[in-house]
Amino acid sequence: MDHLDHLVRGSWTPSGGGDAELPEHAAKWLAARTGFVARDTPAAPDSALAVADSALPDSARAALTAVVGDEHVLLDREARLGRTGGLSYLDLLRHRGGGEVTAPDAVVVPADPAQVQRVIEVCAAHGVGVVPFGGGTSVVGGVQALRGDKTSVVVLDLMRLDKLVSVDPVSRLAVLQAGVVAPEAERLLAEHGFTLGHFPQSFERATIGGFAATRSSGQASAGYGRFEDMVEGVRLATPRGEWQVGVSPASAAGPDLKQLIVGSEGAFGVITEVTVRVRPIPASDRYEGFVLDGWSAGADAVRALAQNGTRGTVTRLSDPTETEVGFALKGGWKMNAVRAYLRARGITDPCLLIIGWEGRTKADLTAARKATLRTLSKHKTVSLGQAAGAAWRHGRFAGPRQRDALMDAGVCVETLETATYWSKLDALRDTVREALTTTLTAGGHQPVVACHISHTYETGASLYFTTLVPRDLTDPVGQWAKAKQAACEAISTDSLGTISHHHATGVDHAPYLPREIGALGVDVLGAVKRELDPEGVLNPGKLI
Ligand SMILES: Cc1cc2nc3c(=O)[nH]c(=O)nc-3n(C[C@H](O)[C@H](O)[C@H](O)COP(=O)(O)OP(=O)(O)OC[C@H]3O[C@@H](n4cnc5c(N)ncnc54)[C@H](O)[C@@H]3O)c2cc1C
Repeated sequence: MDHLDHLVRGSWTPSGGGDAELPEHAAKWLAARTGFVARDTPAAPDSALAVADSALPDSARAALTAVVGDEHVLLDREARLGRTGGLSYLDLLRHRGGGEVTAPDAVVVPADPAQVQRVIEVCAAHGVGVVPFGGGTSVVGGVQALRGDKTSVVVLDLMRLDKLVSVDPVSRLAVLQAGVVAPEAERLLAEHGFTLGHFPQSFERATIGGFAATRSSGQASAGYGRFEDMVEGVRLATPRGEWQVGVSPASAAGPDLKQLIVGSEGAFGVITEVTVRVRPIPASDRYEGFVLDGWSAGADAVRALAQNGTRGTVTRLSDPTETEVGFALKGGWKMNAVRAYLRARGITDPCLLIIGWEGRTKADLTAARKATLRTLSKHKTVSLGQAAGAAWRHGRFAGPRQRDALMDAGVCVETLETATYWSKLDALRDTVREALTTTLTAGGHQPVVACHISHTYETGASLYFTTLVPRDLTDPVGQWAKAKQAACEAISTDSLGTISHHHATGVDHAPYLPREIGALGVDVLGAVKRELDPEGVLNPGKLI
Protein backbone atom coordinates (compact mmCIF):
# COMPACT_ATOMS: atom_id res chain seq x y z
CA MET A 1 0.00 0.00 0.00
CA ASP A 2 1.33 3.42 -0.96
CA HIS A 3 1.85 6.00 1.73
CA LEU A 4 -0.77 8.65 1.08
CA ASP A 5 -0.32 12.16 2.37
CA HIS A 6 -3.23 12.95 4.69
CA LEU A 7 -3.40 16.52 3.46
CA VAL A 8 -3.35 16.22 -0.32
CA ARG A 9 -6.32 18.16 -1.67
CA GLY A 10 -5.74 18.81 -5.40
CA SER A 11 -5.54 15.17 -6.38
CA TRP A 12 -5.85 11.66 -4.94
CA THR A 13 -2.09 11.17 -4.59
CA PRO A 14 0.68 13.61 -3.78
CA SER A 15 2.05 13.39 -7.32
CA GLY A 16 -1.32 14.23 -8.91
CA GLY A 17 -1.76 12.47 -12.24
CA GLY A 18 1.84 11.28 -12.03
CA ASP A 19 0.78 7.92 -10.54
CA ALA A 20 -1.27 7.06 -13.60
CA GLU A 21 -1.20 8.22 -17.14
CA LEU A 22 -3.64 8.47 -19.99
CA PRO A 23 -2.27 6.04 -22.56
CA GLU A 24 -2.17 7.17 -26.18
CA HIS A 25 -4.74 4.60 -27.31
CA ALA A 26 -7.14 5.81 -24.59
CA ALA A 27 -6.68 9.46 -25.60
CA LYS A 28 -7.42 8.50 -29.22
CA TRP A 29 -10.54 6.64 -28.20
CA LEU A 30 -11.70 9.62 -26.12
CA ALA A 31 -11.05 11.95 -29.06
CA ALA A 32 -13.17 9.81 -31.38
CA ARG A 33 -15.95 9.34 -28.84
CA THR A 34 -16.15 12.80 -27.24
CA GLY A 35 -14.30 15.32 -29.42
CA PHE A 36 -11.53 15.47 -26.79
CA VAL A 37 -8.27 17.19 -27.68
CA ALA A 38 -5.45 16.45 -25.22
CA ARG A 39 -4.35 19.53 -23.29
CA ASP A 40 -1.97 19.84 -20.42
CA THR A 41 -3.95 21.31 -17.52
CA PRO A 42 -1.91 20.41 -14.44
CA ALA A 43 -2.90 21.59 -10.98
CA ALA A 44 -1.91 25.13 -10.03
CA PRO A 45 0.53 25.15 -7.10
CA ASP A 46 -0.93 25.63 -3.62
CA SER A 47 0.76 29.04 -3.53
CA ALA A 48 -1.77 30.22 -6.15
CA LEU A 49 -4.61 29.75 -3.66
CA ALA A 50 -5.82 32.61 -1.48
CA VAL A 51 -6.51 31.66 2.13
CA ALA A 52 -8.15 34.24 4.38
CA ASP A 53 -6.58 34.97 7.76
CA SER A 54 -7.89 32.96 10.69
CA ALA A 55 -10.87 34.58 12.42
CA LEU A 56 -10.75 32.27 15.46
CA PRO A 57 -11.22 34.47 18.57
CA ASP A 58 -8.25 34.46 20.95
CA SER A 59 -10.47 33.28 23.81
CA ALA A 60 -11.57 30.19 21.84
CA ARG A 61 -8.01 29.49 20.80
CA ALA A 62 -6.80 29.65 24.39
CA ALA A 63 -9.60 27.31 25.55
CA LEU A 64 -8.84 24.82 22.76
CA THR A 65 -5.14 24.96 23.51
CA ALA A 66 -5.90 24.19 27.16
CA VAL A 67 -7.62 20.97 26.01
CA VAL A 68 -5.31 19.60 23.32
CA GLY A 69 -2.05 21.54 23.76
CA ASP A 70 -0.62 24.35 21.67
CA GLU A 71 0.90 22.04 19.06
CA HIS A 72 -2.50 20.54 18.27
CA VAL A 73 -4.31 23.77 17.47
CA LEU A 74 -3.00 24.48 13.98
CA LEU A 75 -3.37 27.92 12.49
CA ASP A 76 -0.79 27.80 9.72
CA ARG A 77 -1.83 28.14 6.08
CA GLU A 78 -0.73 24.66 5.05
CA ALA A 79 -2.67 22.87 7.79
CA ARG A 80 -5.84 24.87 7.09
CA LEU A 81 -5.52 24.55 3.31
CA GLY A 82 -4.98 20.80 3.68
CA ARG A 83 -8.44 20.38 5.26
CA THR A 84 -10.29 22.59 2.81
CA GLY A 85 -13.05 20.58 1.16
CA GLY A 86 -13.26 16.97 0.06
CA LEU A 87 -12.34 15.11 -3.09
CA SER A 88 -15.19 15.62 -5.55
CA TYR A 89 -14.35 16.77 -9.09
CA LEU A 90 -15.43 20.30 -8.15
CA ASP A 91 -13.31 20.22 -4.96
CA LEU A 92 -10.30 19.17 -7.01
CA LEU A 93 -10.99 21.84 -9.63
CA ARG A 94 -11.15 24.54 -6.95
CA HIS A 95 -7.78 23.43 -5.65
CA ARG A 96 -6.22 23.08 -9.06
CA GLY A 97 -7.37 26.34 -10.56
CA GLY A 98 -6.17 28.94 -8.12
CA GLY A 99 -8.50 31.57 -6.63
CA GLU A 100 -10.01 31.72 -3.15
CA VAL A 101 -10.88 28.62 -1.18
CA THR A 102 -12.93 28.28 2.01
CA ALA A 103 -10.36 27.25 4.59
CA PRO A 104 -11.19 26.63 8.27
CA ASP A 105 -9.96 29.14 10.84
CA ALA A 106 -8.00 26.43 12.65
CA VAL A 107 -7.45 22.71 12.75
CA VAL A 108 -7.82 20.99 16.11
CA VAL A 109 -6.31 17.54 16.54
CA PRO A 110 -7.47 15.89 19.78
CA ALA A 111 -5.79 12.74 21.10
CA ASP A 112 -8.70 10.68 22.40
CA PRO A 113 -12.49 10.56 22.87
CA ALA A 114 -12.29 12.57 26.12
CA GLN A 115 -10.45 15.42 24.37
CA VAL A 116 -12.93 15.33 21.46
CA GLN A 117 -15.76 15.76 23.99
CA ARG A 118 -14.05 18.75 25.59
CA VAL A 119 -13.24 20.34 22.21
CA ILE A 120 -16.93 20.13 21.26
CA GLU A 121 -17.93 21.72 24.56
CA VAL A 122 -15.42 24.57 24.08
CA CYS A 123 -16.68 25.20 20.55
CA ALA A 124 -20.30 25.20 21.72
CA ALA A 125 -19.45 27.64 24.54
CA HIS A 126 -17.63 30.00 22.15
CA GLY A 127 -20.07 29.66 19.22
CA VAL A 128 -17.40 28.20 16.92
CA GLY A 129 -18.46 25.80 14.14
CA VAL A 130 -16.90 22.31 14.11
CA VAL A 131 -16.34 20.21 10.98
CA PRO A 132 -15.42 16.59 11.81
CA PHE A 133 -12.74 15.41 9.37
CA GLY A 134 -11.81 11.76 8.83
CA GLY A 135 -10.07 10.97 5.57
CA GLY A 136 -11.57 14.02 3.85
CA THR A 137 -12.77 11.88 0.92
CA SER A 138 -16.31 13.23 0.92
CA VAL A 139 -17.57 13.88 -2.60
CA VAL A 140 -20.71 15.78 -1.55
CA GLY A 141 -19.19 18.75 0.29
CA GLY A 142 -19.41 16.98 3.68
CA VAL A 143 -16.14 18.47 4.95
CA GLN A 144 -16.45 21.97 3.49
CA ALA A 145 -15.47 24.47 6.16
CA LEU A 146 -18.77 26.36 6.12
CA ARG A 147 -19.46 28.83 8.91
CA GLY A 148 -23.25 28.86 8.79
CA ASP A 149 -24.34 31.61 11.21
CA LYS A 150 -21.01 31.41 13.13
CA THR A 151 -18.12 33.79 12.61
CA SER A 152 -15.47 31.09 12.76
CA VAL A 153 -15.16 27.37 12.16
CA VAL A 154 -12.55 24.76 13.07
CA VAL A 155 -11.86 21.41 11.49
CA LEU A 156 -11.70 18.66 14.10
CA ASP A 157 -9.27 16.19 12.56
CA LEU A 158 -9.62 12.67 13.99
CA MET A 159 -6.23 11.46 12.78
CA ARG A 160 -4.87 10.84 16.32
CA LEU A 161 -7.79 8.56 17.18
CA ASP A 162 -6.05 5.75 15.34
CA LYS A 163 -6.27 2.77 17.69
CA LEU A 164 -7.87 -0.62 17.85
CA VAL A 165 -9.37 -0.37 21.33
CA SER A 166 -10.42 -3.98 21.86
CA VAL A 167 -11.33 -7.23 20.18
CA ASP A 168 -13.91 -9.72 21.44
CA PRO A 169 -13.10 -12.83 19.39
CA VAL A 170 -15.90 -14.84 20.97
CA SER A 171 -18.60 -12.40 19.86
CA ARG A 172 -16.61 -11.35 16.77
CA LEU A 173 -16.64 -7.70 17.75
CA ALA A 174 -13.97 -5.02 17.60
CA VAL A 175 -13.90 -1.46 18.89
CA LEU A 176 -12.03 0.90 16.58
CA GLN A 177 -11.35 4.58 17.13
CA ALA A 178 -12.94 6.83 14.53
CA GLY A 179 -9.76 8.06 12.88
CA VAL A 180 -8.43 4.62 11.92
CA VAL A 181 -7.90 4.59 8.14
CA ALA A 182 -9.39 1.53 6.39
CA PRO A 183 -6.10 -0.22 5.43
CA GLU A 184 -4.86 0.21 9.00
CA ALA A 185 -8.14 -1.20 10.35
CA GLU A 186 -7.64 -4.28 8.16
CA ARG A 187 -4.01 -4.59 9.30
CA LEU A 188 -4.91 -4.29 12.99
CA LEU A 189 -7.79 -6.75 12.70
CA ALA A 190 -5.70 -9.21 10.66
CA GLU A 191 -3.39 -9.57 13.68
CA HIS A 192 -6.39 -11.20 15.37
CA GLY A 193 -7.41 -13.24 12.30
CA PHE A 194 -10.32 -10.95 11.39
CA THR A 195 -11.43 -8.69 8.56
CA LEU A 196 -14.04 -5.96 8.43
CA GLY A 197 -14.71 -6.64 4.74
CA HIS A 198 -15.36 -2.97 3.92
CA PHE A 199 -13.64 -2.02 0.66
CA PRO A 200 -15.03 1.18 -0.88
CA GLN A 201 -13.05 2.67 -3.76
CA SER A 202 -11.85 5.31 -1.27
CA PHE A 203 -10.41 2.51 0.92
CA GLU A 204 -6.85 3.90 0.92
CA ARG A 205 -7.84 7.18 2.58
CA ALA A 206 -11.23 6.93 4.31
CA THR A 207 -11.74 6.28 8.04
CA ILE A 208 -13.96 4.18 10.29
CA GLY A 209 -15.71 7.30 11.64
CA GLY A 210 -16.27 8.60 8.10
CA PHE A 211 -17.80 5.28 7.01
CA ALA A 212 -20.20 5.34 9.93
CA ALA A 213 -21.05 9.01 9.49
CA THR A 214 -21.96 8.51 5.82
CA ARG A 215 -23.52 5.02 5.67
CA SER A 216 -20.80 3.95 3.33
CA SER A 217 -21.00 0.86 1.14
CA GLY A 218 -17.99 -1.14 -0.08
CA GLN A 219 -17.30 -3.26 -3.14
CA ALA A 220 -17.88 -6.47 -1.17
CA SER A 221 -21.28 -5.34 0.14
CA ALA A 222 -22.97 -8.45 -1.31
CA GLY A 223 -20.93 -10.56 1.09
CA TYR A 224 -20.30 -8.30 4.08
CA GLY A 225 -23.18 -5.82 3.91
CA ARG A 226 -23.12 -2.04 3.99
CA PHE A 227 -21.15 -0.29 6.74
CA GLU A 228 -24.24 0.33 8.85
CA ASP A 229 -24.82 -3.45 8.86
CA MET A 230 -21.40 -3.82 10.48
CA VAL A 231 -21.96 -1.22 13.21
CA GLU A 232 -22.88 -2.75 16.58
CA GLY A 233 -22.29 0.31 18.72
CA VAL A 234 -21.22 3.96 18.55
CA ARG A 235 -19.62 6.42 20.98
CA LEU A 236 -20.60 9.98 20.14
CA ALA A 237 -19.33 13.31 21.51
CA THR A 238 -22.04 15.97 21.52
CA PRO A 239 -22.38 19.45 23.03
CA ARG A 240 -24.90 17.86 25.44
CA GLY A 241 -22.39 15.26 26.64
CA GLU A 242 -21.26 11.81 25.56
CA TRP A 243 -23.78 9.36 24.15
CA GLN A 244 -23.10 5.66 23.75
CA VAL A 245 -25.46 3.25 22.00
CA GLY A 246 -25.39 -0.48 21.31
CA VAL A 247 -25.37 -3.15 24.06
CA SER A 248 -26.59 -6.28 22.28
CA PRO A 249 -26.84 -7.71 18.76
CA ALA A 250 -30.56 -6.98 18.58
CA SER A 251 -33.00 -5.12 20.73
CA ALA A 252 -36.69 -4.28 20.95
CA ALA A 253 -36.02 -1.40 23.35
CA GLY A 254 -37.61 1.21 21.14
CA PRO A 255 -36.32 2.47 17.77
CA ASP A 256 -32.69 1.72 16.88
CA LEU A 257 -30.95 4.93 17.92
CA LYS A 258 -27.65 3.61 16.60
CA GLN A 259 -29.09 4.08 13.12
CA LEU A 260 -29.90 7.69 13.96
CA ILE A 261 -26.21 8.35 14.55
CA VAL A 262 -24.99 6.27 11.62
CA GLY A 263 -25.39 8.57 8.61
CA SER A 264 -25.61 11.76 10.70
CA GLU A 265 -22.62 13.28 8.83
CA GLY A 266 -21.18 15.11 11.82
CA ALA A 267 -24.34 17.16 12.29
CA PHE A 268 -25.43 15.40 15.51
CA GLY A 269 -22.05 14.78 17.12
CA VAL A 270 -18.54 13.48 16.56
CA ILE A 271 -18.19 9.70 16.44
CA THR A 272 -15.14 8.76 18.50
CA GLU A 273 -15.40 4.97 18.58
CA VAL A 274 -17.28 2.40 16.56
CA THR A 275 -17.97 -1.17 17.66
CA VAL A 276 -17.97 -3.25 14.52
CA ARG A 277 -18.90 -6.79 13.67
CA VAL A 278 -15.83 -8.59 12.26
CA ARG A 279 -15.44 -11.86 10.36
CA PRO A 280 -12.64 -14.44 10.15
CA ILE A 281 -10.30 -13.77 7.23
CA PRO A 282 -11.49 -16.02 4.39
CA ALA A 283 -9.23 -18.93 3.58
CA SER A 284 -9.80 -18.70 -0.15
CA ASP A 285 -11.19 -16.38 -2.78
CA ARG A 286 -11.75 -16.41 -6.51
CA TYR A 287 -12.75 -13.71 -9.00
CA GLU A 288 -14.13 -14.31 -12.49
CA GLY A 289 -15.49 -12.27 -15.39
CA PHE A 290 -18.59 -13.04 -17.43
CA VAL A 291 -20.28 -11.21 -20.28
CA LEU A 292 -24.01 -10.89 -20.91
CA ASP A 293 -25.65 -9.52 -24.01
CA GLY A 294 -27.16 -6.11 -23.30
CA TRP A 295 -28.17 -4.19 -20.18
CA SER A 296 -31.56 -5.83 -19.66
CA ALA A 297 -30.09 -9.33 -19.87
CA GLY A 298 -27.34 -8.33 -17.43
CA ALA A 299 -29.70 -6.68 -14.95
CA ASP A 300 -32.05 -9.69 -15.09
CA ALA A 301 -29.17 -12.03 -14.26
CA VAL A 302 -27.95 -9.90 -11.37
CA ARG A 303 -31.50 -9.61 -10.02
CA ALA A 304 -31.84 -13.40 -10.14
CA LEU A 305 -28.58 -13.77 -8.23
CA ALA A 306 -29.76 -11.30 -5.57
CA GLN A 307 -33.24 -12.73 -5.26
CA ASN A 308 -32.31 -16.39 -4.98
CA GLY A 309 -29.34 -15.82 -2.69
CA THR A 310 -26.59 -16.92 -5.09
CA ARG A 311 -24.58 -13.68 -5.38
CA GLY A 312 -20.85 -13.66 -4.86
CA THR A 313 -19.17 -11.56 -2.17
CA VAL A 314 -18.55 -9.04 -4.96
CA THR A 315 -21.18 -8.77 -7.71
CA ARG A 316 -20.68 -5.97 -10.21
CA LEU A 317 -22.36 -5.47 -13.59
CA SER A 318 -21.13 -2.83 -16.07
CA ASP A 319 -23.50 -1.53 -18.72
CA PRO A 320 -22.43 -1.64 -22.40
CA THR A 321 -20.89 1.84 -22.23
CA GLU A 322 -18.85 1.11 -19.09
CA THR A 323 -17.76 -2.19 -20.63
CA GLU A 324 -16.67 -0.32 -23.75
CA VAL A 325 -14.77 2.25 -21.64
CA GLY A 326 -13.01 -0.57 -19.78
CA PHE A 327 -11.99 -2.29 -23.01
CA ALA A 328 -10.90 1.02 -24.58
CA LEU A 329 -8.77 2.11 -21.62
CA LYS A 330 -7.00 -1.24 -21.57
CA GLY A 331 -6.60 -1.30 -25.37
CA GLY A 332 -4.16 -3.56 -27.18
CA TRP A 333 -4.51 -6.75 -29.18
CA LYS A 334 -5.85 -8.71 -26.20
CA MET A 335 -8.94 -6.52 -26.02
CA ASN A 336 -9.45 -6.85 -29.78
CA ALA A 337 -9.25 -10.62 -29.36
CA VAL A 338 -11.85 -10.49 -26.55
CA ARG A 339 -14.19 -8.41 -28.72
CA ALA A 340 -13.81 -10.86 -31.62
CA TYR A 341 -14.38 -13.82 -29.30
CA LEU A 342 -17.56 -12.26 -27.91
CA ARG A 343 -18.87 -11.50 -31.41
CA ALA A 344 -18.21 -15.11 -32.39
CA ARG A 345 -20.23 -16.21 -29.32
CA GLY A 346 -23.17 -14.06 -30.45
CA ILE A 347 -22.67 -11.19 -27.96
CA THR A 348 -23.38 -7.90 -29.73
CA ASP A 349 -23.76 -5.56 -26.76
CA PRO A 350 -21.30 -6.79 -24.09
CA CYS A 351 -21.99 -6.14 -20.42
CA LEU A 352 -19.16 -7.22 -18.12
CA LEU A 353 -20.14 -9.00 -14.92
CA ILE A 354 -17.47 -9.48 -12.24
CA ILE A 355 -18.14 -11.97 -9.49
CA GLY A 356 -15.87 -12.61 -6.52
CA TRP A 357 -16.44 -15.42 -4.04
CA GLU A 358 -14.86 -15.86 -0.64
CA GLY A 359 -15.02 -18.95 1.53
CA ARG A 360 -14.04 -19.91 5.06
CA THR A 361 -12.89 -23.13 3.38
CA LYS A 362 -12.23 -24.10 -0.21
CA ALA A 363 -15.32 -26.32 -0.10
CA ASP A 364 -17.50 -23.35 0.97
CA LEU A 365 -16.18 -21.33 -1.95
CA THR A 366 -16.75 -24.15 -4.43
CA ALA A 367 -20.33 -24.56 -3.22
CA ALA A 368 -21.03 -20.82 -3.44
CA ARG A 369 -19.52 -20.61 -6.94
CA LYS A 370 -21.54 -23.60 -8.13
CA ALA A 371 -24.74 -21.97 -6.90
CA THR A 372 -23.91 -18.75 -8.76
CA LEU A 373 -23.08 -20.63 -11.96
CA ARG A 374 -26.36 -22.56 -11.71
CA THR A 375 -28.27 -19.26 -11.69
CA LEU A 376 -26.17 -17.81 -14.50
CA SER A 377 -26.71 -20.92 -16.62
CA LYS A 378 -30.33 -19.82 -17.03
CA HIS A 379 -29.07 -16.61 -18.69
CA LYS A 380 -27.04 -16.30 -21.89
CA THR A 381 -23.58 -15.83 -20.36
CA VAL A 382 -20.07 -16.09 -21.78
CA SER A 383 -17.25 -16.71 -19.31
CA LEU A 384 -14.03 -14.67 -19.54
CA GLY A 385 -12.47 -16.73 -16.76
CA GLN A 386 -10.26 -15.75 -13.86
CA ALA A 387 -8.03 -13.40 -15.86
CA ALA A 388 -10.88 -10.86 -16.18
CA GLY A 389 -11.65 -11.20 -12.47
CA ALA A 390 -8.01 -10.78 -11.52
CA ALA A 391 -7.69 -7.67 -13.75
CA TRP A 392 -10.68 -6.04 -12.02
CA ARG A 393 -9.31 -6.94 -8.61
CA HIS A 394 -5.88 -5.57 -9.44
CA GLY A 395 -7.35 -2.20 -10.50
CA ARG A 396 -10.13 -1.98 -7.91
CA PHE A 397 -8.65 1.10 -6.19
CA ALA A 398 -7.10 2.63 -9.34
CA GLY A 399 -10.08 4.81 -10.29
CA PRO A 400 -9.03 7.89 -8.28
CA ARG A 401 -5.52 7.81 -9.81
CA GLN A 402 -6.97 7.54 -13.31
CA ARG A 403 -9.17 10.50 -12.49
CA ASP A 404 -6.08 12.56 -11.61
CA ALA A 405 -4.50 11.67 -14.96
CA LEU A 406 -7.70 12.45 -16.87
CA MET A 407 -8.01 15.77 -15.05
CA ASP A 408 -4.43 16.67 -15.94
CA ALA A 409 -5.30 15.98 -19.59
CA GLY A 410 -8.29 18.35 -19.52
CA VAL A 411 -11.16 15.90 -19.05
CA CYS A 412 -14.24 16.59 -16.93
CA VAL A 413 -14.57 13.28 -15.07
CA GLU A 414 -16.99 12.66 -12.23
CA THR A 415 -19.24 10.00 -10.75
CA LEU A 416 -22.63 10.00 -9.07
CA GLU A 417 -24.75 7.27 -7.57
CA THR A 418 -28.30 6.36 -6.63
CA ALA A 419 -30.45 3.28 -6.00
CA THR A 420 -33.99 2.15 -6.61
CA TYR A 421 -36.29 -0.87 -6.80
CA TRP A 422 -35.79 -3.38 -9.60
CA SER A 423 -39.04 -2.37 -11.31
CA LYS A 424 -37.79 1.23 -11.66
CA LEU A 425 -34.13 0.50 -12.43
CA ASP A 426 -34.27 0.90 -16.21
CA ALA A 427 -36.32 4.09 -15.98
CA LEU A 428 -33.85 5.56 -13.49
CA ARG A 429 -30.85 4.65 -15.62
CA ASP A 430 -32.44 6.09 -18.78
CA THR A 431 -33.50 9.31 -17.07
CA VAL A 432 -30.12 10.02 -15.48
CA ARG A 433 -28.22 9.19 -18.66
CA GLU A 434 -30.51 11.50 -20.61
CA ALA A 435 -30.06 14.34 -18.08
CA LEU A 436 -26.25 14.05 -18.11
CA THR A 437 -26.02 13.64 -21.89
CA THR A 438 -28.28 16.59 -22.64
CA THR A 439 -26.53 19.03 -20.29
CA LEU A 440 -23.01 18.01 -21.28
CA THR A 441 -23.47 17.91 -25.04
CA ALA A 442 -22.16 21.28 -26.18
CA GLY A 443 -19.53 22.93 -28.38
CA GLY A 444 -18.99 19.80 -30.47
CA HIS A 445 -18.42 17.67 -27.36
CA GLN A 446 -20.33 14.49 -26.65
CA PRO A 447 -20.12 12.95 -23.15
CA VAL A 448 -19.57 9.31 -22.38
CA VAL A 449 -22.03 8.30 -19.64
CA ALA A 450 -21.22 4.87 -18.25
CA CYS A 451 -23.10 3.01 -15.53
CA HIS A 452 -22.75 -0.01 -13.29
CA ILE A 453 -24.57 -1.94 -10.58
CA SER A 454 -22.31 -2.80 -7.66
CA HIS A 455 -24.70 -3.16 -4.72
CA THR A 456 -27.69 -5.44 -5.03
CA TYR A 457 -30.59 -6.25 -2.74
CA GLU A 458 -33.57 -8.58 -3.04
CA THR A 459 -35.71 -5.59 -3.87
CA GLY A 460 -33.43 -3.39 -5.94
CA ALA A 461 -29.93 -2.15 -6.72
CA SER A 462 -27.63 0.84 -6.82
CA LEU A 463 -26.68 2.60 -10.05
CA TYR A 464 -23.28 4.29 -10.29
CA PHE A 465 -22.61 6.66 -13.18
CA THR A 466 -19.23 7.77 -14.50
CA THR A 467 -19.15 10.70 -16.92
CA LEU A 468 -16.29 11.72 -19.21
CA VAL A 469 -16.39 14.81 -21.41
CA PRO A 470 -13.79 17.37 -22.53
CA ARG A 471 -13.57 20.09 -19.87
CA ASP A 472 -15.14 23.43 -20.71
CA LEU A 473 -12.11 25.60 -19.98
CA THR A 474 -14.12 28.82 -19.81
CA ASP A 475 -16.55 27.58 -17.14
CA PRO A 476 -15.33 24.24 -15.81
CA VAL A 477 -17.22 24.48 -12.51
CA GLY A 478 -20.50 25.50 -14.17
CA GLN A 479 -20.18 22.68 -16.71
CA TRP A 480 -20.32 19.94 -14.08
CA ALA A 481 -22.56 21.84 -11.61
CA LYS A 482 -25.31 22.04 -14.27
CA ALA A 483 -24.98 18.38 -15.17
CA LYS A 484 -25.06 17.27 -11.55
CA GLN A 485 -28.12 19.41 -10.86
CA ALA A 486 -29.94 17.91 -13.85
CA ALA A 487 -29.07 14.39 -12.67
CA CYS A 488 -30.23 15.13 -9.10
CA GLU A 489 -33.52 16.53 -10.44
CA ALA A 490 -33.97 13.42 -12.57
CA ILE A 491 -33.30 11.12 -9.62
CA SER A 492 -35.49 12.88 -7.09
CA THR A 493 -38.48 13.77 -9.27
CA ASP A 494 -41.42 11.46 -8.44
CA SER A 495 -39.16 9.52 -6.02
CA LEU A 496 -37.56 7.62 -8.89
CA GLY A 497 -34.49 6.85 -6.77
CA THR A 498 -32.59 7.90 -3.67
CA ILE A 499 -30.47 11.04 -3.82
CA SER A 500 -27.60 8.96 -2.42
CA HIS A 501 -27.01 5.25 -2.03
CA HIS A 502 -23.63 5.68 -0.27
CA HIS A 503 -22.02 9.10 -0.86
CA ALA A 504 -24.31 10.78 1.73
CA THR A 505 -26.02 14.17 1.71
CA GLY A 506 -23.40 16.78 2.55
CA VAL A 507 -24.03 20.15 0.97
CA ASP A 508 -24.60 18.97 -2.58
CA HIS A 509 -27.56 16.67 -1.93
CA ALA A 510 -29.14 18.65 0.93
CA PRO A 511 -31.61 20.53 -1.35
CA TYR A 512 -33.04 17.20 -2.52
CA LEU A 513 -33.37 15.55 0.92
CA PRO A 514 -36.87 16.97 1.68
CA ARG A 515 -38.24 15.30 -1.46
CA GLU A 516 -36.96 11.98 -0.19
CA ILE A 517 -37.84 12.10 3.51
CA GLY A 518 -40.68 14.62 3.45
CA ALA A 519 -41.14 17.88 5.39
CA LEU A 520 -41.95 15.93 8.55
CA GLY A 521 -38.78 13.92 8.16
CA VAL A 522 -36.77 17.14 7.93
CA ASP A 523 -38.52 18.41 11.08
CA VAL A 524 -37.64 15.19 12.93
CA LEU A 525 -33.96 15.52 11.96
CA GLY A 526 -34.07 19.21 12.93
CA ALA A 527 -35.51 18.34 16.35
CA VAL A 528 -32.80 15.74 16.97
CA LYS A 529 -30.15 18.26 15.95
CA ARG A 530 -31.55 20.94 18.27
CA GLU A 531 -31.59 18.44 21.14
CA LEU A 532 -27.98 17.29 20.63
CA ASP A 533 -26.51 20.54 19.33
CA PRO A 534 -28.55 23.45 20.72
CA GLU A 535 -25.99 26.06 19.63
CA GLY A 536 -25.89 24.66 16.07
CA VAL A 537 -22.09 24.39 15.98
CA LEU A 538 -21.80 20.91 14.46
CA ASN A 539 -20.95 20.75 10.75
CA PRO A 540 -22.87 23.87 9.66
CA GLY A 541 -24.74 23.56 6.35
CA LYS A 542 -24.52 19.77 6.06
CA LEU A 543 -27.33 17.20 6.02
CA ILE A 544 -30.08 19.62 7.10
C1 LIG B 1 -12.47 8.40 -5.36
C2 LIG B 1 -13.54 8.17 -4.34
C3 LIG B 1 -14.18 6.94 -4.30
C4 LIG B 1 -15.20 6.72 -3.37
N1 LIG B 1 -15.78 5.49 -3.32
C5 LIG B 1 -16.71 5.23 -2.37
C6 LIG B 1 -17.29 3.94 -2.26
O1 LIG B 1 -16.95 3.01 -2.99
N2 LIG B 1 -18.21 3.74 -1.28
C7 LIG B 1 -18.57 4.74 -0.42
O2 LIG B 1 -19.38 4.49 0.45
N3 LIG B 1 -18.06 5.97 -0.53
C8 LIG B 1 -17.14 6.24 -1.46
N4 LIG B 1 -16.59 7.49 -1.55
C9 LIG B 1 -17.08 8.56 -0.65
C10 LIG B 1 -16.31 8.64 0.69
O3 LIG B 1 -15.10 7.97 0.60
C11 LIG B 1 -17.13 8.07 1.80
O4 LIG B 1 -18.19 8.96 2.05
C12 LIG B 1 -16.38 7.81 3.12
O5 LIG B 1 -17.26 7.15 3.99
C13 LIG B 1 -15.88 9.06 3.79
O6 LIG B 1 -14.95 8.70 4.80
P1 LIG B 1 -13.88 9.77 5.31
O7 LIG B 1 -13.19 9.20 6.47
O8 LIG B 1 -13.04 10.24 4.20
O9 LIG B 1 -14.87 10.91 5.78
P2 LIG B 1 -14.77 12.47 5.52
O10 LIG B 1 -14.76 12.74 4.07
O11 LIG B 1 -13.69 13.05 6.32
O12 LIG B 1 -16.17 12.93 6.11
C14 LIG B 1 -17.39 12.55 5.50
C15 LIG B 1 -18.54 13.13 6.33
O13 LIG B 1 -18.60 12.50 7.60
C16 LIG B 1 -18.30 13.43 8.64
N5 LIG B 1 -17.41 12.74 9.55
C17 LIG B 1 -16.20 12.21 9.29
N6 LIG B 1 -15.71 11.61 10.38
C18 LIG B 1 -16.63 11.78 11.37
C19 LIG B 1 -16.71 11.41 12.72
N7 LIG B 1 -15.74 10.71 13.32
N8 LIG B 1 -17.82 11.76 13.41
C20 LIG B 1 -18.83 12.44 12.85
N9 LIG B 1 -18.79 12.82 11.56
C21 LIG B 1 -17.71 12.50 10.82
C22 LIG B 1 -17.68 14.63 7.97
O14 LIG B 1 -17.91 15.82 8.67
C23 LIG B 1 -18.38 14.62 6.62
O15 LIG B 1 -19.65 15.19 6.69
C24 LIG B 1 -15.59 7.75 -2.48
C25 LIG B 1 -14.90 8.97 -2.51
C26 LIG B 1 -13.90 9.18 -3.43
C27 LIG B 1 -13.17 10.49 -3.45
